[in-house]
Amino acid sequence: MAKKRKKSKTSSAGKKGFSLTLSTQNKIILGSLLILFSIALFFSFASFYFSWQADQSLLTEFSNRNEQAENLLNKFGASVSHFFMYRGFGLASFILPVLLCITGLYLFLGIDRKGLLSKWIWGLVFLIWISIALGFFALEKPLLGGLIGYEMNDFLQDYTGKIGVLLLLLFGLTIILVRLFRFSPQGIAKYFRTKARAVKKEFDTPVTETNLSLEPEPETEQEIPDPYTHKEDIPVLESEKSESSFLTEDDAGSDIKIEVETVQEEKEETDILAEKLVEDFGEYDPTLELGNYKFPHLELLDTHGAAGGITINQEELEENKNRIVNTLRNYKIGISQIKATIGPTVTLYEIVPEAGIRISKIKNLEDDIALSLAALGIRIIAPIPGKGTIGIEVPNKNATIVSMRSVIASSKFQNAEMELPIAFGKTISNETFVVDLAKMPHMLMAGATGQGKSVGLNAVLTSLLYKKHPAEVKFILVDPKKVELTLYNKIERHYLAKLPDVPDAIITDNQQVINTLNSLCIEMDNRYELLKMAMVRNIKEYNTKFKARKLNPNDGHKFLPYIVLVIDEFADLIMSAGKEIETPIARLAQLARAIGIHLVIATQRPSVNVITGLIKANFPARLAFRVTSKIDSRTILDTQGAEQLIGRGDMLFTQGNDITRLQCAFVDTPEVAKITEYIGSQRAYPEAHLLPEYVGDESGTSIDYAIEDRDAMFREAAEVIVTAQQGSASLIQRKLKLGYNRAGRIIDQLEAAGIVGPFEGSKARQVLVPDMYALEQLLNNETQQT
Ligand SMILES: Nc1ncnc2c1ncn2[C@@H]1O[C@H](COP(=O)(O)OP(=O)(O)OP(=O)(O)O)[C@@H](O)[C@H]1O
Repeated sequence: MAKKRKKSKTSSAGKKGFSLTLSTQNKIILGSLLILFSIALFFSFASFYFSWQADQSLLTEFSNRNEQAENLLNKFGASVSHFFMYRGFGLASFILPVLLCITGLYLFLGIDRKGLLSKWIWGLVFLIWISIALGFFALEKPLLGGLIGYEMNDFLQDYTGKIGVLLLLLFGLTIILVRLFRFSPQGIAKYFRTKARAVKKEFDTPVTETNLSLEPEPETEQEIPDPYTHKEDIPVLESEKSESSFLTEDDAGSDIKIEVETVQEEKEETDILAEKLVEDFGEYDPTLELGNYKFPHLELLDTHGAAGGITINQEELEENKNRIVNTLRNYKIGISQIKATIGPTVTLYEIVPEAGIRISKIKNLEDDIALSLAALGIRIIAPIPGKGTIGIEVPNKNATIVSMRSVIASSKFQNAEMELPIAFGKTISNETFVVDLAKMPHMLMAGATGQGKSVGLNAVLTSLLYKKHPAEVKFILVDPKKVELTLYNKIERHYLAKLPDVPDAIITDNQQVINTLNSLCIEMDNRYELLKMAMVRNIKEYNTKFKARKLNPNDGHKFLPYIVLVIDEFADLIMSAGKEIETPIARLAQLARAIGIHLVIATQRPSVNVITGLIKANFPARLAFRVTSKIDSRTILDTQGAEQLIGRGDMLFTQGNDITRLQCAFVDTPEVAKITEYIGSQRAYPEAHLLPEYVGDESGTSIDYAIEDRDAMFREAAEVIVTAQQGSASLIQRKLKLGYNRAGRIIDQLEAAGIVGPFEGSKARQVLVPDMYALEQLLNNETQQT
């Protein structure tokens, strides 16, 4: 608690320094500075009128302390006034101290700054108008219009002559009168009419005795109050009064301006408090604890020899075009048009077939075209959605590597206003492809071995490292191969999340994965609870509200970072732990989108028993590198095509409908090492982000089954197991005719007693007691000890 308090203190203190919204004290200080400065300017300008000729020679002697100017503010006044009045706008410069003074008053008195901008705009318009107008007299009196006024006037005169300038000024004046003072001919006419009527009325009113008489009015004229209603006592409401007079003035209605007062919504107590807190301390900044954190720079990434971009090989283009045209002609398919778009690894030839050609005919020729072009990885898209052409993708002879550096440096990524932007690589038309992981919201990645999955995962992680502060995103990395993601160990205390009391943040063990997934489910439930309390629908709204200090940390509210769970070799996990992994993953995938937990899962084997229907349904974003069969392609993308890719980062991405072919950005292990090194060497949080504790069924329970809590059939079951030397619950079920649950409980108790070993997935447990004699001894020892 003490720690927490300290933390919030430091954060608020630091916040003051960085905040763009001024605190009340700062407003008062700045306001008074502006007011005093405007007064100084005013006096300088005013005295400049009388002393400018005398002070002219001093302008170059500013640093000379012996020289004194006649200006009321001495050399400072003389210089500033010379700048604004002589070289600037002349007499109109007086508008500047007025504007500064108004701004100062706004700040000093804490007035809402809404109307200030328009005051400045109109002030500057006046300034220019007046200085141009006075520019006419600049030759005789240079101080009237100033140099700028004279120059502007002169410039306009060169093109329009004196009369033209006068007309332009008149036009400017009209704009000012109409826009600022809302002048209209009807308004002026009406003004004079009402004035005339008022004067006439004055003359027409007969002079009555009462309004001339000096005597007090007779009492009888007073209305006697109604003894029951006390009507006379009830004062007429101000608004009622004015309303009645408003209504009786029949024809003056249109020129009376109606002032609409917008009703401010009543603020809740918490809002007022939050506003006060924001005013005093500024918005909550989650990045403040690592305020000096520096994002990795581009130099850490390699260009991979692709700095020059794609080189077009004209010969290859021509050759491929001729082959496509000839092959199609052999099958009596005429082409009316052909166009090529060159990408980093493939070139797309878009063809428009002659009228009457069936599309399916071209699609069936995929293999023949591949044969004639002597190239692998030809993909035919017939037709290209939304274009009305047929696409033939042909791999380039010399593929260009798309470096991670080029996509990170692209303005598309740098300017991406996304929650979790990921720069995957480049499209076939060489455009950088950036997507938001938060919108996906989960992604499934598949590809045969060596086709670029690990590079793809690194691209995802690198993109986020280049864009997100450690306070904003946390990764949970699952790496059963134990080698792919080890490098990220260095950023454990910056970016990783883990279970408490677990030594390694990068998870390599199955049981650990199960525990982490279940812990994430608890985190998800906790976050939903927080969202419910804050009455918001998603993490973005929650964090915005938290930053605006509308959620009290004492109620358990905290800034919620995004959590990205990355699993490499998912098939391996599913094979060994099955439902135990599938169930929490499906639960997370179904529910976690709103609370900022996103899953990125990669697998080598996209078979249906790995990517089950339940998982697939919840992963709308799919990414396929080259796979070995059409069936695998269908499992991952719901369509074929991924088996035709050329490997080395060539991939297909879909987020529902369209499939996009991309070249994955390449980031090599040394680059990742450099980035993690760079981040890891900076000041970090005291420990990795901790997930809620989860006590697994298997790990916790096995130990403490008290002897008296044991099942009545415990001894018989132990004998069955030891005799058969097979530790399975189904054996106990069969032999002792027990239900599944009871048999399962007995097995747990046998494990606690040290008779069988721990759970080993689908295999039977190991029996730790060799024979009946040893069992007898073990059980006797137990009873003696108690
Ligand atoms: N985007 C890419 N651009 C260029 N080359 C790439 C790209 N992606 C991968 N490669 C090449 O392919 C090799 C294998 O890539 P990677 O290690 O990512 O494959 P993988 O699918 O993870 O394999 P495995 O499943 O065996 O781990 C890399 O070492 C690299 O040479």
